[in-house]
Amino acid sequence: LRIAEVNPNCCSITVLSEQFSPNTTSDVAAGMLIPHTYPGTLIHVQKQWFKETFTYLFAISNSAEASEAGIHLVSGWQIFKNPSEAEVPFWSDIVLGFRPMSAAELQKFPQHSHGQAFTTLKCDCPPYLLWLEKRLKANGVQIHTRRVADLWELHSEYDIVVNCAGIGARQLVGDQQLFPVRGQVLKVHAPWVKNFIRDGDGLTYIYPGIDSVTLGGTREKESWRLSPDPGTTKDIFDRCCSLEPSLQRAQDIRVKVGLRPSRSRVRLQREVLSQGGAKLLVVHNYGHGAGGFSVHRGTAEEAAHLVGECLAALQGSSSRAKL
Ligand SMILES: Cc1cc2nc3c(=O)[nH]c(=O)nc-3n(C[C@H](O)[C@H](O)[C@H](O)COP(=O)(O)OP(=O)(O)OC[C@H]3O[C@@H](n4cnc5c(N)ncnc54)[C@H](O)[C@@H]3O)c2cc1C
Ligand SMILES: O=C([O-])CC(=O)C(=O)O
Repeated sequence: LRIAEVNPNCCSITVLSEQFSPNTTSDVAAGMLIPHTYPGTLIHVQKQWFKETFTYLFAISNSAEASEAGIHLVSGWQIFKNPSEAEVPFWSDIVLGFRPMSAAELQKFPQHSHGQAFTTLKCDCPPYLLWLEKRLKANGVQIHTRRVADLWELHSEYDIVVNCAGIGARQLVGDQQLFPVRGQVLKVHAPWVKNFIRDGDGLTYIYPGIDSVTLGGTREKESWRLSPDPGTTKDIFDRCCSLEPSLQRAQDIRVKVGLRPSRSRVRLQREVLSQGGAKLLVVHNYGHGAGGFSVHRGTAEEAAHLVGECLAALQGSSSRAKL
């Protein structure tokens, strides 16, 4: 979408994907804008990605599109048992109203001694993905269901390939640095829960959305299992109820599992593939791990810039590129 927006007449664009919403990892995500740190990327770059994403979604949340796009502000608390973990994060001046929790607020969490209160944004992921698809179509982008086994199979049809395959990139481009971190969450009906609660250890969280509350979670490195585990469902529910006892009355519990496409850094890179004298220009944009929603607009901006470089390289050989 960013490529089409930046350069409306540069090229014809087609999205090829094996699965669309509601059957992607992105549909499972809670969609909270709370960044996760990528150890292999400079903090100021991660901060820029988050800032661009927050600014973009904040504008949507203030528009008539907010409800259809599933974007809304949500306030709440990140709580810690150990004061040494409660340091001020790099994104504290991008979210709204970041401050230490007061003693009165902390009374709600007797097992925790410190905390941070702030307001951030949340994407309700399936509606947001459908809204993005609608925007793609409005920008003249073609959308086709297709599994790509090898990037080279696209060579005769397209000039530039942008690889946004998430965990699928492990097989598609043989990236051994990319690994799954399995996450199981529950979506429950509990409309009285208005504030988010996140244990700073990253394991337990309660994120109210427009239609349901997401309860999490798990982080299981290298597990590819997409089926829900009933024991884990009970464990997540118990952990969340210990933070928010009113959840005992939650109804309509649905269980979801997703594989976070994890890597020490997002792969945002140009690559020229060569085979028998033929060349294929590729831009990679995958490996967003546990924080893809938090940085998606910023990384898309960088990927669109890399596509611009590819288009410049193609200039002269073709008048209108196919992506
Ligand atoms: C439980 C859980 C909770 C999360 N919560 C949050 C959160 O609160 N905030 C946050 O910022 N992030 C969160 N995340 C992380 C976020 O979900 C991911 O970072 C993000 O969804 C990755 O998006 P993606 O587009 O790269 O991958 P995907 O959503 O997996 O999309 C990849 C697409 O590529 C297609 N594809 C793959 N291989 C091929 C192929 N060979 N041929 C054709 N198509 C292919 C797939 O079908 C799919 O449509 C969470 C993740 C999980 C699992
Ligand atoms: O950690 C969180 O707050 C939610 C999340 O991004 C995840 O489970 O990957």
